[in-house]
Amino acid sequence: MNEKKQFAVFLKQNIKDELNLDEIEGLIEKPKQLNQGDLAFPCFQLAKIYKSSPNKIAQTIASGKLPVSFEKVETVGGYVNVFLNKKQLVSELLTKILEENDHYGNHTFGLNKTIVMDLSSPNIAKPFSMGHLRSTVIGSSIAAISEKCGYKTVKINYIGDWGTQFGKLISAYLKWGDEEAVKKNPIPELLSLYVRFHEEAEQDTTLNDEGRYWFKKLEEGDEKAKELWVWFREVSLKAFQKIYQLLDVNFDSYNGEAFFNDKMESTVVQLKQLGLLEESDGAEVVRVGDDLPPCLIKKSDGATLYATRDLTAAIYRKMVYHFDHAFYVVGHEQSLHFEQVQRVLSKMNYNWANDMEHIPFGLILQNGKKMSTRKGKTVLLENVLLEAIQLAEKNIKEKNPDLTDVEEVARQVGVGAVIFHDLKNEKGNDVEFSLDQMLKFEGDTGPYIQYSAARIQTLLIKGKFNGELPKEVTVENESWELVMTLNDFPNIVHSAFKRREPSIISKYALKLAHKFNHYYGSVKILNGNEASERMALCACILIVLKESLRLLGMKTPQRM
Ligand SMILES: NC(=[NH2+])NCCC[C@H](N)C(=O)O
Repeated sequence: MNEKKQFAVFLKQNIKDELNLDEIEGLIEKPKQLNQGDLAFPCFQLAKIYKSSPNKIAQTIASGKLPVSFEKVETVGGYVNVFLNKKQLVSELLTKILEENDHYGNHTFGLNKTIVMDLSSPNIAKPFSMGHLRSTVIGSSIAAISEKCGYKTVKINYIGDWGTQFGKLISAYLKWGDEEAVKKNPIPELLSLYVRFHEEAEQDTTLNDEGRYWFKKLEEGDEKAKELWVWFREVSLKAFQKIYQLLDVNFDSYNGEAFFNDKMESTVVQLKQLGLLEESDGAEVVRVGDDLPPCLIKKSDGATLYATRDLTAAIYRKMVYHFDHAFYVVGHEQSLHFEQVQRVLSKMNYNWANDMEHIPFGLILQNGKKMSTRKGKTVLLENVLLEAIQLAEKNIKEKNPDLTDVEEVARQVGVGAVIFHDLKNEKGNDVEFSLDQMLKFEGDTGPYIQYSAARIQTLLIKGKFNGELPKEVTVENESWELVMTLNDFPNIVHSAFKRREPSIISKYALKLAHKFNHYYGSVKILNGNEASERMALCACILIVLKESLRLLGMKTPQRM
């Protein structure tokens, strides 16, 4: 339903070349008063052109053939006013939503196109940070939104499992490590080894040489180094898996940095052949323009770098998945890195480098400062999630003591609170970490939306809703606004995709939930002749709320 366009087409019948359709649409207004109709067109501009009175012109224009979505047209004070055929519009939209169900709001413009998403990507032997949580939930949501627009997505968890830090970790483990302790409590134990290495290296600089020595061994495929690395990787992935299970996210591939070890040489050779590699202080670099520092490809000791792996990974992904877009959901502190990588690929004549897109997001701050793992003081994400679930369980037991599947509902609500707390903000903003804010269940929160949806489900059961809209609808004033909001949903999905912005969905879901609760408070839904029409409206609201939550990576409990 796009009444504004239809109105413009109607007006155009009697406006020849003076204004085009877009110009007409741009002039259409929404009257403030109900008795002036739903849309209005001012004729003052045309009056000047035609040298006639605005009212006469309005009358001429209004004599065109009225489309069925309007029930009447009037001219007043130089305006053409039209009244929507609300009954028809409401019946059409609600029937459509009930029929399409979770397909409502789908688009087709992405069909037969593939988006490769680089998301989550935590570093092994380190805690899963709040930054990686952001990448995981923002990335999963953008993937779901893209799929709703027709795209096929390939979600890649580009695990940080390679780099000089593993030389340091191996050497720290060989000096001070304890197998049992690592087995029992892998990530905190490995982290403390890493932190100790950095502390002691400040006094004893030979330690850094030792770290480099072990990384070199690792790159050369030394048995002992490799065995330890494999073990660190395994225990880390197992720990991350617990978090992914709680969040209920999954990936199509876990090919991380190490996967590209044996593929980087070919990238380096290509760069050499193209004459792009230059020496700089013993290192090899590619210059990418005067406005950016050169991109480091190889260190003076021959070790490869983060950029070397990302270049190789991009080439590999294009070859394997033939992507139309490659999204990198990574914090904005890596913008320079992605700009460099993209420019190097362009210089290699890969014109698909233009299809790569860094989707940056803001930092998680603690007391206004960036959270750091170096100092060893981070909040463990798994604990945050578990705490959220516990709190949700407590809340639910108080409010609804006879609920049977409390544990599952508590998981959905607790995790939903944490996810929504992140996705309700525009992704570019920095977020202050606050457990209290994350665990809030009232106000503009995820649980508030889940609760509104559960309320509708209870209502529909109580009213024995039969799944259908009555043939004749009356369209009460209170419901019209809700219908208009439901009508927005496809546009909301489209703009969330275009702007790669899940918060467009979360803000919309909050608005819809607020409007529903207001409606619930002001209309006795199940009383009187309009009950089944109102229930159909509520069922449509439920469909759209549920689908919005799904796009954010959240569940909709039946009851809570
Ligand atoms: N293709 C990429 N570079 N993806 C992002 C990787 C993020 C990296 N592991 C980090 O934690 O900083």
